[in-house]
Amino acid sequence: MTTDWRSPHPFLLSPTEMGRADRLTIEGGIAGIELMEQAGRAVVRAAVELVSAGAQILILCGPGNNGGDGFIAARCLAAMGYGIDVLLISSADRLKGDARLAFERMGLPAERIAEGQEGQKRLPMLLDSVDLIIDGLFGAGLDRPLEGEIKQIVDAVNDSGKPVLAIDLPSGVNGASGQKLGSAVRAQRTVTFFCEKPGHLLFPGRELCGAVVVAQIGIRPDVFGDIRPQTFENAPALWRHAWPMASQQGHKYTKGHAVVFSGSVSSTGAARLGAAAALRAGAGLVTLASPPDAMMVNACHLTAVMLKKLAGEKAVQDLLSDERYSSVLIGPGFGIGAGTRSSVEAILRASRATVLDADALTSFSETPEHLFSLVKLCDAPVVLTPHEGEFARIFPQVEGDKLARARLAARLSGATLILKGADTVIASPDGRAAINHNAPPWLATAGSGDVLAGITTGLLAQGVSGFEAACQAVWLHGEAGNIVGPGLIAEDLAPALKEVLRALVDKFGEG
Ligand SMILES: NC(=O)C1=CN([C@@H]2O[C@H](COP(=O)(O)OP(=O)(O)OC[C@H]3O[C@@H](n4cnc5c(N)ncnc54)[C@H](O)[C@@H]3O)[C@@H](O)[C@H]2O)[C@@H](O)CC1
Ligand SMILES: [K+]
Repeated sequence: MTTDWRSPHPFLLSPTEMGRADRLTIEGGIAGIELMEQAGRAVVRAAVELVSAGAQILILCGPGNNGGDGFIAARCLAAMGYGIDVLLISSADRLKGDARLAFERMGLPAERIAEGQEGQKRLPMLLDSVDLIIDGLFGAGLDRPLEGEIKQIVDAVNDSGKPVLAIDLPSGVNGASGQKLGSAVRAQRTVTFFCEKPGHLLFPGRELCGAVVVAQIGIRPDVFGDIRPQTFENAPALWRHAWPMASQQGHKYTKGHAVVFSGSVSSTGAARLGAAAALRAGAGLVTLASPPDAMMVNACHLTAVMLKKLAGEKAVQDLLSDERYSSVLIGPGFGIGAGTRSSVEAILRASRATVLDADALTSFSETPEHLFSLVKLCDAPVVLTPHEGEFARIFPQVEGDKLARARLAARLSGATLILKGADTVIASPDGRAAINHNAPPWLATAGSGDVLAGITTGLLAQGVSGFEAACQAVWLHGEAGNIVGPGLIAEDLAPALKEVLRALVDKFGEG
């Protein structure tokens, strides 16, 4: 999926919140069956794009409203001349509410409907002859793993190799977490309603959905005001208000001064990648603070980034006594151990906007609580940027799906968290969380994380707050990765930011 950064709102609703959106709409005077009619028609629009006229379509329907959408689609597609078979996993007698109404309205001849065990028997033959399968087994109401006969149906669908259009979510995918419960349908396309759910963006759900289409079915955006979603798609609509626009009268000193701590002579590259990225991200000045033994190697590689020698026990305190340093990055290539812990302590005690990455995180594997207490002492935003391995080391007690873990870790630590991966989650201690989805696979390469940490530091230097800076940085990093394309190495990213920033600033300028 590519980023649509013009998306008007960045909200993602959990299945529970989506249920609330439905209820608020129904209370507002739109009947549930009318929403279901609209949902069914949206499925029809997606289906006709996937098959040619008169194609054979098998519609799998579960016991709830997801199946109800399937019945509506069955009626409309049959009326359009498609060959329709409907397979209900349970008996039609057990249908309730709008799903029952939709079933009664369907009007298909009895021989085109198979229920329960009978459906199981007919499935292999039906799968053989279909051009498209529509999956209306379970959507938002999935509440347990797929097992037994239902699992067998789903596995047979996947094994058939036939294209699948999923209604709302591929059955078996949890809409809140993207996790697969037992087994899950692998869809080519998924039509969801009103807005996306976290499960569409988090892996493995993202992959199982195929292309996601969001259809409007009559739910008004006002419901967001009642629901107050705390989960977002990481897109410019989320953080545009916090973008550090350059002022005509500004100069380099009004754009902040970032400090990046370099490792010793044999591991300086990571910090330089971070420093270059901080500068590209708009920091007015960037200083690389280098141990004495690494001065020469750093000096040989720097031009616009400044260099400062850091020596002696109180070096960090002394450096940060200069209030002009507005943000700090420590960790890339810095080394693991007591020295790193005391540098981190000195930085956080100096209350400077700080990014703690790589070795700065691993150094606290044995004493994460100490790190969290230092973060809470710091009077400025702190951003932690762990990958899954680092996360497990400093949050060993935090379990669950990725979104829940990132949220809990942010709350525990008091820091904004960037939990990295193909579906990076950014979480704030105040409960907000964003899921990123613009990162190409070739971004997973040596040094890429150092660049991300550097971009975040550059934005913090300009006074952007923690959560917004983290979201902006992750998005910029992904876009830069897309511009560079396959074959990317970390050095390519900072130069590519120029193009990303140009497009973004032009767009923001247009309003
Ligand atoms: N008015 C509404 O609420 C609307 C709902 N819509 C559709 O309704 C769906 C949600 O409907 P529901 O809340 O009825 O939920 P679902 O239709 O997703 O499923 C709920 C049913 O499945 C059963 N179930 C859950 N997990 C199971 C498992 N692993 N094995 C066996 N049975 C399982 C539950 O016991 C329940 O009977 C949405 O995904 C969407 O497709 C749309 O029609 C739009 C309007
Ligand atoms: K489904």
